Amino acid sequence: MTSDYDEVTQRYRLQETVGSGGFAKVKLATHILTGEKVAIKIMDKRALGDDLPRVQTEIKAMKELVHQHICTLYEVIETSNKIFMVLEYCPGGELFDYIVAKDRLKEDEARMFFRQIVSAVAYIHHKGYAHRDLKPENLLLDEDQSLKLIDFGLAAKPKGGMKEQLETCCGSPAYAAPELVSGKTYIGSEADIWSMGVLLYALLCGFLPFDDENVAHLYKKIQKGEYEEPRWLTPGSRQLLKQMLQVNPKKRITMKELLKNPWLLQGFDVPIDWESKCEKEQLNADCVTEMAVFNNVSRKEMASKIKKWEYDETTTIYFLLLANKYNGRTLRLPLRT
Ligand SMILES: [NH3+]CCCOc1cc(-c2cn[nH]c2)ccc1C(=O)Nc1ccccc1
Repeated sequence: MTSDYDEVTQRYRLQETVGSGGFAKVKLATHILTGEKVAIKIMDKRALGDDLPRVQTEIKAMKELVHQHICTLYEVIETSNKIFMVLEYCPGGELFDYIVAKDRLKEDEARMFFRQIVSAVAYIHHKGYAHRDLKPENLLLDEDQSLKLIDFGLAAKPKGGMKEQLETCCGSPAYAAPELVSGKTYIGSEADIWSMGVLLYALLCGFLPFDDENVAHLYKKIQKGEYEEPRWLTPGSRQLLKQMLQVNPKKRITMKELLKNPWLLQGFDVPIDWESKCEKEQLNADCVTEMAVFNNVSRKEMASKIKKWEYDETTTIYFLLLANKYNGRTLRLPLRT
C-alpha cells in the first residue's frame, strides 16, 4: 500500500508544521537534491469537499502568476487522497504579525512595503486576474524581508476580461469594498484597489479604518466610507488614502494612476516596477545550462523539457536555481555520482 507521502518524502525531507488553516496545513521541508528550503501546503481531498475547486483555482492562478512579489509555486504532487503544493520558503512570517509587533510602521517602511504590494497586484491585474482577498495575513516576508503575496484561492480571471462584473461576495469583510458588501456586481480590480487602501491604512495606523464586531454594523461603516485620520498621517498619505477609499468605485484611483502617485514615488523617484523579473516565457540561460549538464542532455533538450512547465521536479529545480541567481547565492547541482 503506497502511502500518500511516498512520492513527496522521496524528494523532500519534511520538517515542522508552521501553519494550519481551514483545510490545509503547511510544513517546512528541504529539497533533498539541492538542500534548498521550501514550504509544502498539504491538503486532504476528502476534507476539502466543496473547497476542492478553490484549490484548483489557486493552483491554476499560481502557475500563471510568476513574479518577484508573489510566492512561487514550484511543484504540485497529487496522490489518491492528498494534494501537495511545494511553495517558496517565506520565513519572515506574515505582514500582519510584523505590523502588530511594531504597533504601526513609519511612513518610509510602510511605503517600501506598499510599493511591493502594488507591484504584485499591478502584475496580476495585467495578467487578467483579481486577487479578491488582499489582507496582511496573505502577505508573507521572505528571508530578505521582501513581501510575497499568497492565497489565490479566491482569485478571479473573468473570461470577459477585467471589466467583467463579478458576483461572488468573498474575502475578509474588513478589507472588502463597499460595492462588494452591498451585494452589487463589481469589478475585481476596483475592489482590489479598495482592499489595498485598507492595507495601506493598516500599515500606517496599526489598526483598521472600518472595524466592528457586528458584521452588519461593519458593512454600514464600509458603505459610509468614513474613517479616522490619526494626527501622525502626513498630507500625502491622507490624500492617497482618500483616493483609494472612495466608496464610488468609478471615483476610486485606478492602478494606472496609483503607479505614478507622488506619495508612492517619494524617495524613490522611479515608477513602481511591476513587470515580472522571472517570466516563464524567457528562460534563464545559465539555469538551463546548469540543468543540461546535470542531466547530461543538450541545452536545447533541457530548455524544451523546462518549457513544458509540468510543475514536477524539473520545474522545482529551475525555479530554485533562478531564485539563487536573483539573490546572489550560487546553487550548484551536485554532479550525478
Ligand atoms: N504564518 C505562515 C505559516 C505558513 O507559512 C508559509 C505559507 C506559505 C503559503 C501558503 N499558501 N501559499 C503559500 C508559503 C511559505 C510559508 C513559510 O515558508 N512559512 C514559514 C517558514 C519558516 C518559518 C515559519 C514560517
